[in-house]
Amino acid sequence: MLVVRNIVKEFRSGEQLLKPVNGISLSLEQGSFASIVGRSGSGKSTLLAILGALDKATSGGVVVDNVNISTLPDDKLTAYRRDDIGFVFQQYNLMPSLTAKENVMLPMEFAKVPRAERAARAAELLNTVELPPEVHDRKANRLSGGMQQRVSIARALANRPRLVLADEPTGNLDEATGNLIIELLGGLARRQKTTILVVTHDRSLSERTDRRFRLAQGKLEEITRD
Ligand SMILES: Nc1ncnc2c1ncn2[C@@H]1O[C@H](COP(=O)(O)OP(=O)(O)OP(=O)(O)O)[C@@H](O)[C@H]1O
Repeated sequence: MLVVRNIVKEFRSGEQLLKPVNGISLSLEQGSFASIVGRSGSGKSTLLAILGALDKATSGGVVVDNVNISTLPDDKLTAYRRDDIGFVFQQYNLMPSLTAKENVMLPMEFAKVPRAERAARAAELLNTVELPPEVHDRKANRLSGGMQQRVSIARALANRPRLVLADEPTGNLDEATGNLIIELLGGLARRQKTTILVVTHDRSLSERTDRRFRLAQGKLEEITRD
């Protein structure tokens, strides 16, 4: 469902030409649970931004379900980001004064999901991510980090995307909570056939995913054994 063909991303920094992504190809089946591990500054966020159409590659193509997003006009790209991709961030990025349920309903409003459907769908998603029902109506800033990340995963799933991109989703969590979040993401990939790609600097986390890649010197290689 995701095919990345030889993408390159260049940044000019004074006299220097940086290429944090320098000829990367990747192919993931629908329902894959995959991770990209790399050191700080290796280009993980740059690559994820290109896959999520938040940034454009200097060259190369990204094809999602047979649509080449590298050549889509801006209005179609906005729709792609809204409808086909879910983002999960290290800092959760929830609206602090909205409740858990309201945070999950927000992307549905942008996608014009009928009002009557939103609350029921949000509650169902919060149940899927195992957020206890008694905190569904609690403000996001009064939830623990692990709970906030569950809400952010439910929000990422709000418009039933085919691809979820997660940037260091356990970076702010203790190990036990981080492991629960990774199990949750893996379960979503396997049961709901959502393709999930996690980027992380944490090797032990990447070992819990089904396909693992390493990003270094602008190149991606699949890790097939330890
Ligand atoms: N907009 C930009 N302009 C210039 N250089 C950039 C830009 N964005 C990223 N870079 C450079 O590209 C390289 C890769 O950055 P990137 O943020 O993708 O790495 P990362 O692996 O996600 O790092 P971290 O784990 O610290 O977030 C770095 O050298 C960074 O300084």
